[in-house]
Amino acid sequence: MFDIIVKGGALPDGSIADIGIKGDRIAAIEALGDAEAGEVIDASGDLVSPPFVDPHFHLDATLSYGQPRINASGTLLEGIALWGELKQVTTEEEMIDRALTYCDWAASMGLLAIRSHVDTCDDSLKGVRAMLAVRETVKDYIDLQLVAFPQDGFYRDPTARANTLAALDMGLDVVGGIPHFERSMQDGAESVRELCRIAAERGLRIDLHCDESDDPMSRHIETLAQEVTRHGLAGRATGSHLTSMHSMDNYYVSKLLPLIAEAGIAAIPNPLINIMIQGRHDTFPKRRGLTRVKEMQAHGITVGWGQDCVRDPWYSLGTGDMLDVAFMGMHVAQMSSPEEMARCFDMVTNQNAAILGLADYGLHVGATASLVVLDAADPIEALRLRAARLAVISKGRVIARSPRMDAALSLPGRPATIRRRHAPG
Ligand SMILES: Nc1ccnc(=O)[nH]1
Repeated sequence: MFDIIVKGGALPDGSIADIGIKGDRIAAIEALGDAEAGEVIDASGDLVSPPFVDPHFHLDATLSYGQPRINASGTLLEGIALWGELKQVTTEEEMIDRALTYCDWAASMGLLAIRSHVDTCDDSLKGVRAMLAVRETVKDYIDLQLVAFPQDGFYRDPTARANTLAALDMGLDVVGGIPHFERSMQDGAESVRELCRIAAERGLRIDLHCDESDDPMSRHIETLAQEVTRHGLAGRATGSHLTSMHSMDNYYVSKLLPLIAEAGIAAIPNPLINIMIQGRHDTFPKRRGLTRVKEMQAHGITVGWGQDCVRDPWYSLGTGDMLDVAFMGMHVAQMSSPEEMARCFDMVTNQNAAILGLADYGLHVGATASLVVLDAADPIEALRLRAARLAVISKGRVIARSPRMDAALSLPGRPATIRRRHAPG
């Protein structure tokens, strides 16, 4: 007797299986025939995927768009200044409310694990308390991993260092930083060195905003690779954004990529925000600013797509749908072959889960019973349609359902309903 059976779905690898769930675990993946279950979800013809994972988000700032004003230049730096104003006046309760609303959106999209940066540059640390409260509130359906992130610079802001350490003491999970925003290249490099020391001493993961810049000389990723290697942080370190790599000299990159691979550093481009923010000082041709995704993957570097922002000082749009993120990423990175398109789906599921170090993730017996049923035949179709999440199961509970995306059509001589899915067969 199972609690839930998800029947007849196509897994991302194309195999067809029934998934039997007992409690919060996947208990069987096989043909289950007429086995009994408290609830049966018919997924025949539909894609059944492990849940979406977002490895880079700013939950403390989300859904604050327009407060206290909009980002007129569209640049990173104006966004940081604007957030600097907002964080003075917003309350802990408002931050919690906005973040919980976003988590509702995420849950409805099958986005069940999120790594969020939390700004530690505020002496009251109200944002840190707010996000710790949110982590606790959503823990039965979303795994939140929180990064202590000194947005105004670990050294540049006079109290950032003390506040970041205090935030880690309060229970944030990951060490963050922003070397390209320090006052000098030297300070940036020194911040990378100290932050890696802190991560190693505390046994924590590290995820730096690294080289989110169009300056080809912004090379903090090089220092990160050196320090991660020195401290043995392989598999626990991430460089987020890495946009300067778009503009770097090709010879230098030919040396850099093997160093990143050797260090075991993962990369997180954030395509929606990178394409919106980078290249703002260019005329034409205008740089795209997305880091070198396929090139890193060819070197064996783990790369995940991140969402970064939804309706905040840096980005006015966004839905919480990781399929939107992968869709933008595959266009900007020109990942158009069938293998590359399928890989983009893998990036927002398995690759991102690996970056977070999620235990018991995936569709296998013994894994956490979290999965998504999509109105699509396969991962590529899910991306093409940004398919509806017909059902979302988190830790053994059905937490969201959505209707199919069929439309009623009123045109003489044409079908009464249309589906944009592949014709069967
Ligand atoms: N893309 C970004 C969002 C928020 N803060 C940053 O430094 N970068």
